Amino acid sequence: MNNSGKEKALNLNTNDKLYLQSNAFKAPPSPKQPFFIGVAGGTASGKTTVCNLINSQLHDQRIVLINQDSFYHSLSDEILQKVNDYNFDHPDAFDIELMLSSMEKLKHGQTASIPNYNINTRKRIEPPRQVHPADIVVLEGILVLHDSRVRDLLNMKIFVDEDSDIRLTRRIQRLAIEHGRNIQNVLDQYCRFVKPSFEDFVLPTKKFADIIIPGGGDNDVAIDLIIQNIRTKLGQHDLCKIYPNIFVIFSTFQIKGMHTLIRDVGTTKHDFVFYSDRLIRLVVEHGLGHLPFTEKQVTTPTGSVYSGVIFCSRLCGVSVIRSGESMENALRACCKGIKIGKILILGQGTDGRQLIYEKLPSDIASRHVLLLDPVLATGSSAVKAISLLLKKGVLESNIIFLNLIAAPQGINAVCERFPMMKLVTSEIDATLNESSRVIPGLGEFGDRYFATDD
Ligand SMILES: O=P(O)(O)OC[C@H]1O[C@H](OP(=O)(O)OP(=O)(O)O)[C@H](O)[C@@H]1O
Ligand SMILES: O=c1cc[nH]c(=O)[nH]1
Repeated sequence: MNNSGKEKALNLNTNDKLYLQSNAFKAPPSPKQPFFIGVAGGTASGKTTVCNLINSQLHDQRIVLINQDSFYHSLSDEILQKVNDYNFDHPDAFDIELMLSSMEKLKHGQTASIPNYNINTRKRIEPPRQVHPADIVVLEGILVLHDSRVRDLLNMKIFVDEDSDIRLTRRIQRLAIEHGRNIQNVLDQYCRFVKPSFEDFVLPTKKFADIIIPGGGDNDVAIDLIIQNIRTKLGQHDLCKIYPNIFVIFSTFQIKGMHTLIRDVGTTKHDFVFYSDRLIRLVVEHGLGHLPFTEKQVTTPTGSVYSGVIFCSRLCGVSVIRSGESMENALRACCKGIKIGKILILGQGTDGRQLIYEKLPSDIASRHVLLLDPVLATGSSAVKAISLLLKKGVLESNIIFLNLIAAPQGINAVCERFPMMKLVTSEIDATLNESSRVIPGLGEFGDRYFATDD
């Protein structure tokens, strides 16, 4: 889409309906903390549709949706007797302290107990919902932008704006027609509480929003732009912004779970191998996605034409002995009959690594090379291995380095020196310790994989 199209969708003009306000999105404070999105707006404005679209379009991310309704106070039997006089649209109807503490827990990577509120009995029911930390937390509700402490925790604040007649019509449809509530009650409640509270408490929060979406969930273009923005904010480790040649595979709960297992010192050898193999397979598949392809049409058994692609065939693998050899099976499983060369580099640290042995396909210069090594620490071995490939005539842009965990120091060493090479990894770790071990890391990969540790 060109810029004028984007401007039309976002109406980047402050006089128009949907615009980016000056309080532009806050970047997540650290890659480990979830990205919090608050979606506010009047009753029946389309908030849930917006949240569901964000959820479905970011299905490859670990995402949780939390509704502000969960934090409604349980009503006592006394109040329930006069429930028609109760204002469910007033900020005091919500347990904001509990909402805030739950968000803080999630922000700090802890599990939060979110109340299960029953909208019919107007009481909380046990047990609460256990919400685990995720990459993205979407908090939806009429007043999620009302409390400044909650606003401060949000990385992106969205206000869904819809015409009040449309909102009223939807509310009648929802409560009176779908839920069988008395239409007069619905209208009375709207006039006594919903409309005045919208004007007094909900509408004034629009000014805090980074994005205002007119037409709610029907505004496909605005949703697409929001998704693109979230992906940019989320997916990128700071190093990915510096080096465009790093590709970190998208994390999911499955991937995080496998990392949790292989990093755990108590994991058995059998499980370490099993889960490393699963992760390696994902990295290999992702890496193959960076190879060139040519378009091809085939005829399917239904006689129809399918427009597809064929993979590049001039490939080879090169494993860095010995940990890199753990990645050979996955490569063979994906690329039938692939040639795999070997490089042995020995020694420790940034200066001490020496090339000891190499055996590479004689025509390697004309191939794309998938370099295999699960751990990138100081980068010393990788620099030696890549330098050898270049000496053999391999084009730097034809090298894809496949890796499980990478330390920032190794990334700097490799990506700065070889900007045309691609590095595909599954996680970027925090740092190295004084012995050049990756932190938090997973210990000695080779020893754990090949069971040579004590
Ligand atoms: O980035 P660097 O500081 O060079 O460290 C990374 C190297 O360390 C590991 O091998 P290791 O020396 O542990 O040998 P192994 O594979 O035989 O266990 C890993 O497989 C890399 O080859
Ligand atoms: O932490 C580290 C560093 C190098 N090699 C490993 O296997 N682990």
